[in-house]
Amino acid sequence: MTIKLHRDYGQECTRLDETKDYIEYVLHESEHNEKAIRENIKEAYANLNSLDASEGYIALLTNVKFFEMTRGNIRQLQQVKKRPYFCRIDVQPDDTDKIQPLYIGKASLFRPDTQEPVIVDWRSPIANVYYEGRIGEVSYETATGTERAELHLKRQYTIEEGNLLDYRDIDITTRDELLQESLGGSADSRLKDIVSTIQEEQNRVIRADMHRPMIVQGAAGSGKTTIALHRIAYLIYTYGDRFNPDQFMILAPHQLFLKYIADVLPELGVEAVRQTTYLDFVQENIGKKLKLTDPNLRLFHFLEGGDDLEQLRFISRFKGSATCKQLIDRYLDRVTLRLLPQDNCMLGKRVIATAEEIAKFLREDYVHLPIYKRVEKVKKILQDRLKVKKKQLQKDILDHYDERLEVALAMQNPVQRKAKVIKLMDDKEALLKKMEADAKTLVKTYMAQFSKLDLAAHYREFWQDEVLLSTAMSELELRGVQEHSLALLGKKRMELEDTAALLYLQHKLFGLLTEVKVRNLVIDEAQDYSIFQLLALKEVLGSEMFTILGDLSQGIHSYRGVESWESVLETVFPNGNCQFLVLEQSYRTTVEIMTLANRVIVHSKTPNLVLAKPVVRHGEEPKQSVFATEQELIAQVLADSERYRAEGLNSLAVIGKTMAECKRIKHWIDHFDTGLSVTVLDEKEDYSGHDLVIVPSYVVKGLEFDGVFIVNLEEEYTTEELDVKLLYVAMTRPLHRLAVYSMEGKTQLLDLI
Ligand SMILES: Nc1ncnc2c1ncn2[C@@H]1O[C@H](COP(=O)(O)OP(=O)(O)OP(=O)(O)O)[C@@H](O)[C@H]1O
Repeated sequence: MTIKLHRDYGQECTRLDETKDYIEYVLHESEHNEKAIRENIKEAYANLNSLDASEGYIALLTNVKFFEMTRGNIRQLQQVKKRPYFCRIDVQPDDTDKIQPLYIGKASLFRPDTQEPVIVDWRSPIANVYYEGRIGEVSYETATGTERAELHLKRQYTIEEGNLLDYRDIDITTRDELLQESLGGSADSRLKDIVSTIQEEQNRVIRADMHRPMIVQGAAGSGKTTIALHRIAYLIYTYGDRFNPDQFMILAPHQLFLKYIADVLPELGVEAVRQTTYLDFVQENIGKKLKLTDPNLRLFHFLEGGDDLEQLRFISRFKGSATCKQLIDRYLDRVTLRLLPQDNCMLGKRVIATAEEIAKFLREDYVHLPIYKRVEKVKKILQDRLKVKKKQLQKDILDHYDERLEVALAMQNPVQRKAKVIKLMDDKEALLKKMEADAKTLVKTYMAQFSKLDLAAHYREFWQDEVLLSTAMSELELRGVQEHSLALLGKKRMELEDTAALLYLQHKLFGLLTEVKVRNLVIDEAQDYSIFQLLALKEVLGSEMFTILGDLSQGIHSYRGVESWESVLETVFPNGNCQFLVLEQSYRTTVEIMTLANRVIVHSKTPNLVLAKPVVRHGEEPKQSVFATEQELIAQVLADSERYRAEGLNSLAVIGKTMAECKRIKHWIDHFDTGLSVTVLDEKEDYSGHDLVIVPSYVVKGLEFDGVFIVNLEEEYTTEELDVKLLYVAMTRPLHRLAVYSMEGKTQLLDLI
């Protein structure tokens, strides 16, 4: 039936028109207000000097705040005006007879006169009914408790450019239609929002309690990245009165990934949330650009094989372990011990502070501060005490000499009297001068014993501390890690594995260099984080409000990353407060592609892997072919990509195992002189605007494309654990088409699937 014949069609069209008109009206009013507020700000600036300072400042701040709010509202309404809502729910609260239709969208809009909701924000408590409720009895949580209601209708709309194209009434059984429509679409170089099709299990992650940490193990394509961003938008909406957007931060693997996700939060009306990489966060806070060895070198090393793999694995694992953190803690104790003074701080014979007192400041009273901040505190205390003591001492000297002068002045013999008085005056003068001079240098001289090393020197010292290290490891293991670390440090280099210790040491020794406001952290691709990285982040943020999302099946850096979520639960969140959720359903790719990818990941030795379950969306069978020449292989890639483009598949990627392989692929493609814009991506680039991108398998995680070619020219995926995961990651990137093209003899793992 065409929608135009539906009994409610006229009414729905009217509702949409009214909503659009009302948005236009509010926009007009807001723009008018914006102008007025702008004028107010100008005036407040002009009056800043003439008014009482605080009054003028408050007027300015208030107007700026209004201005920002109005701006924010205008931006949001501008964004939604062509699609003001995506669904309607008809609810009848338990205590009334009235059924209220509520239209849910990406903004909140009320008529101030009647308080009637025009658009209800998707993040509001009642909107939860759309995501989780079935027709009939429903309940939802609000700030004041549980509300109950009867749900009479759930209706989804397809609205484009302000026109109502379609709508359908849904419940659990028919819910998939909009989802299918959305998944059938084409990928571009940016992730998008999914507010209208959030699924129940995803909704639970988005709306989970903010105050408890949460770990989400989600299959490839289960929406981890997407829901991480939606969760931030939800939390800011729900807890906006207590938390500012700058108290939220998302950590992503690299710049390319950050560009890929950059649009989602603004699309959801959220600005000012920090989106960065772990490495950038560390560097910013230790105030140094680290000279790191390329983190992918170790990965290549594992790919290429060699005698020292076990040793390298051990080094990575050790540096990321809770044991390493414990040793650093013990080292920090030794640093504190070393600082404890032997001597009292004295001005003449007067005690400014005893050595015991200072030790107590350093080890107890200011133990909550970084070590060198404690030292600064001691300095300040000594300076303050000295000021008081100096005055007392001055007075004592004056009193002492005054007394003696009095006696001298009473002497009979004038010659002797004069000589005595002069001597006493000179002595007094000299003593006061000396006291003054001593006081001037006292604190500086005393503080000289608290010598300060910089961060790198401390880190080197840690690795040189054999007594400390030998308590934790066997002699042999100790030598390996120590030699490796000191050799690197000798070349003024470090590796990614060192950054957890550096961040932690910076925090404990000096304090972070920026004021970290972040209280709520979302970590994507968290399978690549070590326990020590997570512990260090928890410590420096002073918060446990973490949302940790990852997939162990994609743990290509498992030699340094998370081995199992249990270990994170036990070590990072040992108080048992952490929530753990599993997302099995995968939305990105077709049943055919996911089935093939699952046939790869079953060869992984990672325990307890959960296979991804694709949503039922069918597509072409993945193509697998073997070629005799590289030229033929690349010719096939180019022919297919032309066909895919003709079918409307816009984003296409060729995935090579390593950067060297990718360069070889590029070299061959250039031979064909296609006129296409083709580029090889590294972790820093943006890939919008290219016809074809070539990406190494270890860079491609997290990204997606309409069509993917996995190409094996000189390199192949073997049955080694790392190769299994790399191939799995590559295979789970396409939305619609997958082709795996290999040269003869380069199909070791592929032969098994
Ligand atoms: N509920 C949903 N409705 C529509 N699309 C969805 C939904 N959930 C996920 N998707 C889509 O599925 C794709 C995969 O999502 P996303 O990249 O967030 O998954 P992921 O779990 O982070 O994947 P990976 O671990 O493989 O990188 C995206 O295109 C996203 O828009």
